[in-house]
Amino acid sequence: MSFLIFIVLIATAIYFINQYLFSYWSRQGIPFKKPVFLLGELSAILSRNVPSLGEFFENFYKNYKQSRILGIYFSYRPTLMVCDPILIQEIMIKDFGSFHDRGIPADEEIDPLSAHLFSLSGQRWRDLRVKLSPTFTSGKLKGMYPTIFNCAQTMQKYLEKEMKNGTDNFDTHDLLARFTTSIISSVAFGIENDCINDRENIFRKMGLKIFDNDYKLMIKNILATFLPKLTTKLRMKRVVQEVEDFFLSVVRQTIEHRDSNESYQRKDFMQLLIQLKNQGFISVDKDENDEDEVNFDDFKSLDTKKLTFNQVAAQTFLFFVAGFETSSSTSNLCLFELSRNPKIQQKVQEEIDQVMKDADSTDITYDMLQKLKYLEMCIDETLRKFPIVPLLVRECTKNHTFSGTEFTIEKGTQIFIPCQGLHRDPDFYANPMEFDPERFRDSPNGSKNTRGLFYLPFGDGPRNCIGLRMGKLQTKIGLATILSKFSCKLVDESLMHKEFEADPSQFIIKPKVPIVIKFMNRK
Ligand code: HEM
Repeated sequence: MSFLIFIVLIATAIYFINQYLFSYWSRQGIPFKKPVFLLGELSAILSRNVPSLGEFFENFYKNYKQSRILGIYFSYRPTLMVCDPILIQEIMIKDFGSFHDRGIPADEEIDPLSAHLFSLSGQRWRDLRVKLSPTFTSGKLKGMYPTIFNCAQTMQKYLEKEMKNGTDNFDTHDLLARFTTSIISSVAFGIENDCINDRENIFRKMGLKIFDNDYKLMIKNILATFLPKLTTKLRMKRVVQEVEDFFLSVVRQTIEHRDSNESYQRKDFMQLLIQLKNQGFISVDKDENDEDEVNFDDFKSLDTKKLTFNQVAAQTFLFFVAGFETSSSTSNLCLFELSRNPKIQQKVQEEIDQVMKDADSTDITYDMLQKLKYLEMCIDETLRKFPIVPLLVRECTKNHTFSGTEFTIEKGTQIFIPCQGLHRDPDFYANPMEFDPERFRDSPNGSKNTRGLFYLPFGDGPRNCIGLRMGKLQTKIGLATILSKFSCKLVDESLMHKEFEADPSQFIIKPKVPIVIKFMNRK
């Protein structure tokens, strides 16, 4: 009998604790979605009962956008979904000082490669961001262009060879991922890599391991995103040991090689990171006209603390991870839409032909790429329909009351911004599932609406994507190289009129089943 009373008491206590923890949003006076016992929204995600992460949050956006903000729970962790473009602007730009972090765990002791720009917080993030900003100016990218162009030439020759041998169907995601892996590994590690011809290349293998849809890795990523404090408490390692060993060893060998050859000069990320390790800042080359792009006043107040070896390795690892899959997915989905829309594809090709004719050049130079405005509009429209990173994350770093509202949120609150929902909202984009590059002809956000932020493929504000220019550059050169020589058609014609299914195990937008495209030689 006493055991039964004990059980009843425990059950009652659990019930009331659960009720209390799940009353957080009602106590804050913020509209909320009723949570599922114990797990909240995690129950759907962990049971893989969701189409894809992007669509999961897009559905939230559609159902709750009228309330402007929505309180949800991941287990007992309250998270605020912000759907209103004006409030999003407040978070990302206007009151950035209260939202500068992502709240993602970075513990160098457990994961030596985790202390990178994406996950660092506060002053450590700011100092590093200012130090790394000169890495991505157009002057620096121009310096890296010969390496990038070489990779494009290798891809072109590879395709010509394959076509001659009778292969004309390509899994373009894999092809373009091998292309961007070649670029990133060359410019980030200074190692000339040919992942295009060599499918077994170690960098490609590591890339596949990082984006593997292994269940264990997926759970770790889910926990780190939705319950970051738990991940830290459990001292959970997120980078697979084999990947960590590989990156630490490659970075060590590269640094040793360059340190022992002082005359060695290469215009790549690694060289810039080595400057940060040896002198604490990046030197501005006199011949580079970068001053208009980086605010060098920031450097006056900046400590010149040198980067440690692990910090160099972590940034290199991040450039690799953030750099290849995002750009190859963008290029792949752009090629997919161009294959579905032959007239738009033809217009892109005519533009490329014209620019090459005007320059009287068969090679696509850096300056010629800047003239491919219509191709750029197609890339912008691809990223509207398919924001490769469909959800942005911030953490509130100071108690904050949103302007013109009664809504106050506490320091430590996790914030989600559902880009995919915003990008497909008919209030901003008529017929949102239609691929229409013309939206971007005279509008940087593809819409007539100018209130607040709702076009966010690279995020926005001081914590936006630092590699934006690099991402666009490799996407553009890859597509221009292919489309100058070949026309593209979908092998599975049923995809002409239906949307592909996104892979539910990935945080980024990626088709569940590879898209196969038939290449045809242009006259
Ligand atoms: C088409 C390609 C790319 C897309 C769509 C993309 C998208 C994004 C997005 C959405 C974010 C988060 C921004 C925010 O929270 O406001 C981000 C952050 C970041 N991206 Fe990219 N990215 C691309 C290419 C690249 C490349 C090529 C690199 C580096 C080589 C890179 C490095 C980074 C880094 C380091 C951050 C973290 C910045 C910080 O926290 O200060 N990205 N990217």
